[in-house]
Amino acid sequence: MNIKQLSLLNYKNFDSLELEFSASINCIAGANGIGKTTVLDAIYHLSYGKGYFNPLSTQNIKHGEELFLIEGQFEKNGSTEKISCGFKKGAKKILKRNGKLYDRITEHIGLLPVVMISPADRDLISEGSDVRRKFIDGNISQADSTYLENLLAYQRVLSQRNALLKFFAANHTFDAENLAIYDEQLHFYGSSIYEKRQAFLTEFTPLFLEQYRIISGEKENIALEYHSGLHQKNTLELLQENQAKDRALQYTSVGIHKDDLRFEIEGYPMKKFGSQGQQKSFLIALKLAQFQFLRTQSGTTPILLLDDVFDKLDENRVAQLVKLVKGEEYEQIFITDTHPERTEEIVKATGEGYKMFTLSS
Ligand SMILES: Nc1ncnc2c1ncn2[C@@H]1O[C@H](COP(=O)(O)OP(=O)(O)OP(=O)(O)O)[C@@H](O)[C@H]1O
Repeated sequence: MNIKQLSLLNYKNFDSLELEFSASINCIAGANGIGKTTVLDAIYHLSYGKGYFNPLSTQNIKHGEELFLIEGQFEKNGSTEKISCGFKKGAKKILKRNGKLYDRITEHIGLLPVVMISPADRDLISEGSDVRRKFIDGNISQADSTYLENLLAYQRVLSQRNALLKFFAANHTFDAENLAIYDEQLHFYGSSIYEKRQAFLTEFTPLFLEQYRIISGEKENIALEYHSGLHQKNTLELLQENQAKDRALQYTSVGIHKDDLRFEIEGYPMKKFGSQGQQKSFLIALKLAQFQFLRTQSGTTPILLLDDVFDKLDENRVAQLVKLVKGEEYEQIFITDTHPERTEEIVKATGEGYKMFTLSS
């Protein structure tokens, strides 16, 4: 799959822009703040119906304007897909496929898969467990719409249970039977979510370890571990066991909403003990594994968006990365860099067709 054309109107810093891409490698160069990342973000937006960096649509409209419009022409399995995504302040976002409006943006997810690798991914290591759960959930939801529905249902019941715990505390009362209704529902949705997360990680982890091994040249030992209270007990048992604690805290302290992924290097937490280059290699391996996973799930080769990816990697790792992504598992790639000569040199060496874009103000 590839994107042939992109046009932007009032998207972030661009008032208008039209680009025609190579089906193989595209390098987008230019000074800081010129809009390189914005071009990748617009492609991501056409795939997911929202921006990668700022999911708030109003903030993606060029300052001082009322609306933005992104249009793209994709080629997938020999046919053309024209996607447009527009947003006007105060109105509903509009996403169209070949001129036909989607009722719900979620119906479009998975049709044109893309994977973004960006410096913003560092949040996966540095931020709280919610970011890592979102990563897992995003991957599973691409191919499983029931998963997303169960997740939303779980979150709904969870906030109802938390409201009830607050009500009990405020009114100095308690009703075990009432609470049990919510426990049963959390158990129902939670079990299914847990099983799917476990199945996903069983498939994903070896893909990830393999990508890391290639990028680092087997330099270091790393691990990715799925942590969940449900490894020991089911949701119902956990909720019952922690009932007194939850009543005191006035929120639900156990369940799949507390799951996490643990990242380790040589047995120690990546966040504290990984160097910047090791952390970057780790994140790239996570995303390339995501690429492999989506490729299998969707039966389509996703577009790979590499934003500022060479920074902080040593020459060997850059060489390994380029070797990886020029393999036959990859199709269309976008690379942004502030140094056009560096990128061109790296890309030229692959022997693949490529196109250079230099953005200027
Ligand atoms: N809604 C908006 N309206 C106008 N400009 C915006 C808006 N949102 C972001 N910008 C600006 O868009 C510009 C382009 O940002 P972008 O991240 O694409 O730059 P870049 O070329 O990738 O830079 P770098 O090399 O520093 O990563 C920035 O100057 C940013 O401040």
